[in-house]
Amino acid sequence: MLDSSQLDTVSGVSTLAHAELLSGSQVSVSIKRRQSILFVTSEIADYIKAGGLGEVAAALPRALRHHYDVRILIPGYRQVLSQIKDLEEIARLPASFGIPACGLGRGTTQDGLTVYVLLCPELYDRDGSPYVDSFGADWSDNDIRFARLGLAAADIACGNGDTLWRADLLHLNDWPSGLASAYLAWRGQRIPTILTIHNLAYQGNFDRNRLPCLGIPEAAFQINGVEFYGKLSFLKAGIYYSSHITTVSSTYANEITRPEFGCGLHGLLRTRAEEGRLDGIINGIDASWDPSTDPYLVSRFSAENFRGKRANANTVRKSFGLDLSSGPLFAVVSRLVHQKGVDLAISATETIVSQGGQIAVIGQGEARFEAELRNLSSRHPGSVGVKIGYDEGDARRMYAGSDFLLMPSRFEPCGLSQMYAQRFGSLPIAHKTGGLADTIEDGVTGFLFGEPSLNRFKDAIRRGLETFRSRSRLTTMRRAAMNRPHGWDRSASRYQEVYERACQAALA
Ligand SMILES: Nc1ncnc2c1ncn2[C@@H]1O[C@H](COP(=O)(O)OP(=O)(O)O[C@H]2O[C@H](CO)[C@@H](O)[C@H](O)[C@H]2O)[C@@H](O)[C@H]1O
Repeated sequence: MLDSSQLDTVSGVSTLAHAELLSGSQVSVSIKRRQSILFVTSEIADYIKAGGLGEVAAALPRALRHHYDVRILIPGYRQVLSQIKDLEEIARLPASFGIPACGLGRGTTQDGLTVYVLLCPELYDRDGSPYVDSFGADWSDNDIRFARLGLAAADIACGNGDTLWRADLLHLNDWPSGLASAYLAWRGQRIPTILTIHNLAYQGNFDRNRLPCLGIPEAAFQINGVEFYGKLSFLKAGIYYSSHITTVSSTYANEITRPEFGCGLHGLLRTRAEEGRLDGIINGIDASWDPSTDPYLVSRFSAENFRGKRANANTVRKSFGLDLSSGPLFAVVSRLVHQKGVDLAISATETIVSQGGQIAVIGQGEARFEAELRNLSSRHPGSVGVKIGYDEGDARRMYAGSDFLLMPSRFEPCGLSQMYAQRFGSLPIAHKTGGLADTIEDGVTGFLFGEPSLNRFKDAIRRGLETFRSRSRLTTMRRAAMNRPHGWDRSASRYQEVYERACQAALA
């Protein structure tokens, strides 16, 4: 006797078929399959990365793959098409309203994760980042580009993409995939959906006249739907229609239910929290962040013996045009945007340089910050070195060589840089907010300050400088920071719990 597919949500396993043979002695055979998760992302560090989401999208599915059949869905940007070697087109997804038809490709990452790729050259095959052109302006067709992603996610989840596969659960990330849960809801499909918010400040808001073109019912343009202060919001749609919301730290999960951090969405988020449908799960960092093995470093080291830090510091000094020095080296590795408090870091320069410190900065972003930083470096030759751009090797050597990382973010959903810095023995000096509050222990693994003002920030820098002058204290803090666990295991278990709850709720 064969049963149809039944969901055993407790073990992350679906019972595909249950066979019972009743002939004298009773034999029971279960053929089980792992639950299938479609992880939808607009960037993944394997191929293209604009920020922290790309790193999480590369790490989290890998942390979950032992428990689930996790597959990635990503737009077919130029950088994706050129790097997946075994990509084959397996289906055509039809046009819908103003959203063009596209091919669905399937390929694998180097370590064997299945990746679905949207083959739609008119939307994705261009120079620039996933979101902006080479001048930093949003792509004017971002609504269509990411509605295409959301619609494809809904189709694939229902088995209308890869005929051999469908998803038990959709895991969406940030506004670019937010519409997927709405498309499912409008079709009456009850597939559980998780939306992870990596940054509430990016919302994907568009003019309401785009509704027909995106296949959004007029009736959904209201407070209980996709409407957000007269605009259509992809992120609001994701929050409203998804079964469960997560964000990337407990403190941020709490902060975004308040007006100061809620970017206008705090009311809905507070409701979700009260319903038990909002969780904070801290990000991890992957195993490549290990100073004893990192191939980018000029000298490797560990918590037991970190003499190798000095060689990395000297390399950083040289490559950033800084004088040779035995004073403290401060690093900034950041997108240059208001969120990150770049202006505070610039204003604190005098305090650092006047005490014999040096600062190395790598970043790119808003033109005004890039210009101010260049200016700063020419005013402090030998003490402030700036590179405008993005370079993984430089970043890793900076974490390894610096004594302190400056991270005065105004808000920070999780933050990865402060975890990398700690792992590499550089003490973060950071605003006590979001994931920074959750991953840095003040006076033990770094320095936290309570409000994002220049005076409080300078106080924390002074505490850092005092610690630098006491070798034994510096050593104790460095060791504590380097030994702090920041791996993905615990976070992956939390995601499992959320998946299970969402699947159970969908069955209820
Ligand atoms: N110029 C440069 N050269 C080399 N490397 C650079 C660089 N500028 C930045 N990086 C790297 O980019 C990453 C930035 O990650 P963050 O998490 O700190 O920020 P982001 O704001 O992009 O992510 C958002 O999503 C992530 C993921 O959830 C959240 O942690 C975060 O709080 C949220 O704002 C770090 O790995 C950093 O080393």
